[in-house]
Amino acid sequence: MIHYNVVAAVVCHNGKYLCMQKGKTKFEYTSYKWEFPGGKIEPGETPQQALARELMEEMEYPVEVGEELVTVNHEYPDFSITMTAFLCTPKAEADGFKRREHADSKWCSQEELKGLDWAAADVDVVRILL
Ligand SMILES: Nc1nc2c([nH]c(=O)n2[C@H]2C[C@H](O)[C@@H](COP(=O)(O)OP(=O)(O)OP(=O)(O)O)O2)c(=O)[nH]1
Repeated sequence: MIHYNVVAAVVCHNGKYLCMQKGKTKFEYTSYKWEFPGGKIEPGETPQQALARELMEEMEYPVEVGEELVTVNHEYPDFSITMTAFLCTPKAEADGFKRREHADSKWCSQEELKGLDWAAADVDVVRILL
């Protein structure tokens, strides 16, 4: 089965977490699910470099990549991922973000995180934030 190494940013600002909703995807089980912004690590990149690059590409959002929160492994029906989540904060010069690839976005309190329909791999990431 194809395997991807993925990084995800738990961006925290004013006590809330940035959550992004996917649009329609190739697979029904990831379509319209909520996730943390990020993506696949490319050859030669550190996880932190990949994360900063992905947030610039997807959202034009400069973030400081901080501590590693958790690494989860998940097998979807068609591929598997190892995903490491990092706590991130917007850089001082960041003036909001653009939504280039996602269907929706939301800043959520801890309580509100529970109400979203998360991608299956994210459930264990969300759990440690509660
Ligand atoms: N970014 C991100 N991806 C996640 C999360 N949860 C989860 O299952 N995934 C899955 C969805 C994707 O299949 C994969 C990440 O790939 P991606 O499509 O976002 O990566 P990418 O931007 O490098 O994509 P591409 O260039 O291959 O189109 O990991 C999450 O919280 N954030």
